[in-house]
Amino acid sequence: MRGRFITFEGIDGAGKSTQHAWLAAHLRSLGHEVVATREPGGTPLGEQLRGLLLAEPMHIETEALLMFAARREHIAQVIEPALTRGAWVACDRFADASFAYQSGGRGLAWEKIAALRDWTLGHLQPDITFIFDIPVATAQERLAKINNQRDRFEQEQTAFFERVRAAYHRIATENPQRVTLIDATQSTEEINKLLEKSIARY
Ligand SMILES: Nc1ncnc2c1ncn2[C@@H]1O[C@H](COP(=O)(O)OP(=O)(O)OP(=O)(O)O)[C@@H](O)[C@H]1O
Ligand SMILES: Cc1cn([C@H]2C[C@H](O)[C@@H](COP(=O)(O)O)O2)c(=O)[nH]c1=O
Repeated sequence: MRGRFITFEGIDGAGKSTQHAWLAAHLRSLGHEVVATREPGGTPLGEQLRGLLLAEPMHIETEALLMFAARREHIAQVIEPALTRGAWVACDRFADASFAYQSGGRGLAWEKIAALRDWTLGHLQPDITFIFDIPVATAQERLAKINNQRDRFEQEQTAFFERVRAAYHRIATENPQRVTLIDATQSTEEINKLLEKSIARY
């Protein structure tokens, strides 16, 4: 049986990586093979592209194309083989992030991202997408408590993240069959329970 493809989305600092790690461990405890991966990244080439994308200033179309180049490699080397052998793939960000950040945040036409998605993904679609929704100020407060140096995206202004958040709302509205919008201001334990319930039907 083909595996299941779960993606985690939201603005920076929403708490999706925390839940991604928790759900991967939870699924393993149920006996599933789980491939926990991330974008941009997930392959040696993808991780190199991630280093560039998070640090180097570039034209917005270059940024979009590199996101999809990393994604194409990720699908070919990791995601498709895992799903074919029956593993669950838990991916910290996927194509929705390109709509939210490169279109919503940066202002690239939605249709251009849709064309890249159609070319790169073919029929591949996540089975379940969790969008972690949170006010920008709350996410910023969470990030401020972490001492890490901020990357090129995390350094963006509030208005950028408001546009990214609005784009995620659009994605949730347009894809009700696969997207669950989660109130990410809840405690980690409350969100754990929501995820557990959501994946039970799979
Ligand atoms: N539900 C929660 N309540 C309070 N704090 C949380 C919650 N979930 C995560 N955090 C904390 O918020 C910070 C950001 O969490 P996390 O790294 O999971 O976010 P993220 O959405 O993956 O961010 P990024 O996209 O920047 O990697 C961490 O310090 C984490 O411990
Ligand atoms: C996949 C993808 C990611 N981004 C941005 C969003 C984040 O700020 C960074 C790195 O992700 P992380 O969750 O902080 O590890 O990359 C993007 O702009 N477009 C994309 O398609």
